[in-house]
Order: sequence, then structure tokens, then C-alpha cells
Amino acid sequence: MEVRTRAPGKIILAGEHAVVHGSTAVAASIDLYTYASLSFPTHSDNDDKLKLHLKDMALEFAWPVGRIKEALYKLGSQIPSSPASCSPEAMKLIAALVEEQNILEANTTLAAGVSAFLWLYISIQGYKPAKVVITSELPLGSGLGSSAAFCVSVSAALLALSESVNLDFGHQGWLMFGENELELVNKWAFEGEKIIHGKPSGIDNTVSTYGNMIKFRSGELTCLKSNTPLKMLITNTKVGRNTKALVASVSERTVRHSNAMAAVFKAVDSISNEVATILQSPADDDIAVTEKEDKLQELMEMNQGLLQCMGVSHASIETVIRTTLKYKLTTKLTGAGGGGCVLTLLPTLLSGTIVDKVIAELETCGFQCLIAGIGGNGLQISFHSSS
Ligand SMILES: Nc1ncnc2c1ncn2[C@@H]1O[C@H](COP(=O)(O)OP(=O)(O)O)[C@@H](O)[C@H]1O
Ligand SMILES: C[C@@](O)(CCOP(=O)(O)O)CC(=O)O
Ligand SMILES: [Mg+2]
Repeated sequence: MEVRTRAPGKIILAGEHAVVHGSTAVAASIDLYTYASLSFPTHSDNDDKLKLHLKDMALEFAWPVGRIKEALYKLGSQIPSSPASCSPEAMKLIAALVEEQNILEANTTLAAGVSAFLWLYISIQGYKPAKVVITSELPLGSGLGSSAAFCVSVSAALLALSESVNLDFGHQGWLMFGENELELVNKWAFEGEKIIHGKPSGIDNTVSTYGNMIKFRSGELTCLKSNTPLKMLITNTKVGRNTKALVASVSERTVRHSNAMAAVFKAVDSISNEVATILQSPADDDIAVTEKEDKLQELMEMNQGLLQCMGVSHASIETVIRTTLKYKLTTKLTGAGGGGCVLTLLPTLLSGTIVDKVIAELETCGFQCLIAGIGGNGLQISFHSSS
């Protein structure tokens, strides 16, 4: 039996970073996915290893389960139905196991993802040999939530073949988890995100798990019934950055300037709430749609200004903002910033020729553009008989 899962990436329409400090944010899933597959060896395979194959990167890691047990026996066993945080002591032991795999210098940021995988694996499946294969359509470390999609797809695959979850293995095609299972996956994925991000808000794993468009504040999610067919151009500046470091830098600024930053976070909270209200308000004709888009553009511009206040913009992001402004279009960063991806709202009545011109100009700067479907499915799962 092989289980396959897929979990989407996301865009944040308003409120990144501030959401870590208790403000409201609005996010939507996008139709780019991370896929995980899990299978256990049969007796005749005579395989005693836990294998992780990151297919896109052509990287394969393998640990004899005896070695994992020997390294981690002090941790005792976890309860799959009760998600738990990886303690600093457990983190050290896991990091040592990851180091043994000699992840290349250039791939050191990957080590956090591999550590998150090991924590989720031993917590949910214990010390069993298995093969896990990961592929992803998402660029890593670019603000589209690859870390959360990774944690959600892995947690779901591990839980699907655990005793905590009862599923119809005979089902053909993609299947949705029930409410209780989704909640469990989301909680475990959040524990994985903690290993990768340090201090995540939980918005990325939540939108990857549940899909759609959501408003999120302090762990609470509200599903938004959007009445606006949003079209966003996503531009990847291809400037690498690391969410953990950017989240930490905003926290440091908050310690240095607590009153000023509290005001910034409060302003972002109002912006996100306004964005959510606009998205849900009815729009019966072109004039109403244009008015809504104008308001959203203004709020995006204000949010971007506040992200700059937090110190997470970047010269490449400013270049995209200037370039799109020439076409009267508004752009804000999405995710942690510092490079990565930005969003440009494409109004419904904007001509295709203008869109093509903007994309061509951005691509001559060396950026990569894409238009993704917004607000679709969250986590899905399927079963296959092993060949
Ligand atoms: N497919 C994947 N395989 C292994 N690790 C992954 C994968 N996707 C994401 N990660 C982990 O998440 C990190 C990127 O997360 P992050 O900095 O939060 O950016 P984002 O979530 O915006 O892509 C990677 O460096 C890696 O540790
Ligand atoms: C900056 C933040 O708001 C979003 C980070 O998104 P990403 O990992 O850059 O895709 C952090 C968080 O909410 O956990
Ligand atoms: Mg992330």
C-alpha cells in the first residue's frame, strides 16, 4: 500500500509578519502543490532503512532505523493523536542525525526541512523502515509557503497510515480528509513549521490544510466566501531568503521599538479586516468590481508600506513595484519578503496586451512571472497498491 498526498502553497493577500504578532491576515491557497508518497517495505524487501527522497533536488537520505532508535531512544515515544513540540534537546539529537547525511553546503537551509521530517516521522510512525518521496511544484524559500505544504503533505501521509486515522483505502482518486483528521494534520504540520520557521503564526499550514481563502488571527481561522474573482500576477524575484531569519528580524525590531511596532501591527490588522470585508461584499456589475479592485489596490499599497516599516522589503521587490506602477498596477510582497515572491493585482478589465507587456518587462529584469489559480482545494489524499 502506498499513500500519496498533495498540499497546496499559498499567497498572503494582507497581514504577513504582523500575523505572527497577533494581527489578522488574509491568505488563499494556490494551485501549486507539494506531493508526498509513503510506503512500507515488505518482508521480502529486507530493508531496515527510513528513506527520504527529495526528487526535484535529486537528493536521497537514508537512516538505518536502528541508528535512529539508538540516537533518539531518550526521547521516548510520542502519541500520534496528540501533536507535540520538538524540545530543544530533541532538536539537537535530530540535527545530529541530519548532519550525518552530509547535506551539501549550498543546501544547509534544507536541513531544517529534513529535521522537521524526522520529527514528524518518529512522532507519528515511530521506528519503522519506510520510503517517503517528495516532489513539489513550489519554489522553495520564495514566500509561497513551500515549508507549510511540505509539513502538511508529510504529516497527512504519515497519519493516513497510522492507527489514529480510519480511511477508505479502496477509494479511487483524490479524497478529502474529514474535519477531525484535518485538525490533526494541521496541528502536526504546525509543529513541523516551528522547526523550519522558529516562530510561525500557523497561517501557512492552516491555508495549506483547508484550502480556500481564509482570514486568520491568533490560531483562529474564518473561511471567506469571496465574491470577487481575484487575479494576481505572482512574480518571483528569485532573490533567496529565509523565513526564519526574517521573522526573527521583525521580532528584534519589535523589541527595540515596541510602541511604534504595536501601531504598525494594529494598522495591518485594520487593513486585513478591510480586505476580508471587501472580498466578501457583493459586486453585481463592472463598476462595483472596479471599485472593489481600486480599494484592494490601495490597501495592498498601504500594507506594502508597513512591511517596509518592518524592514522586510528588498531592492528587487521595489523594482517590481516601480515597474508595475508604470502600468498603474499595485504590487506588494507575499510571505516573508526580503526577496522571494510579490503579488500584482490584475484588474478584471485590464487588457491582455497590458498583462503581456508587464510580464515581458519584468522578465527582462530576470524575474519569473506566473498566474496561479487562487482559493482552490486544500490537502488531498489517494491510495495505491504498491507495484
Ligand atoms: N519539498 C521540500 N523538501 C524538503 N524541504 C522543503 C521542501 N519544501 C520546503 N522545505 C523546507 O522549507 C524551507 C523553505 O521554507 P521557508 O523559508 O519558510 O520559505 P517558503 O515556505 O516561503 O517556501 C526549505 O529550506 C526547506 O527546509
Ligand atoms: C512571515 C509569515 O507571516 C509568512 C511566511 O511565509 P513564507 O514561509 O515566506 O511562505 C510568517 C508566519 O506567519 O508564520
Ligand atoms: Mg515557509
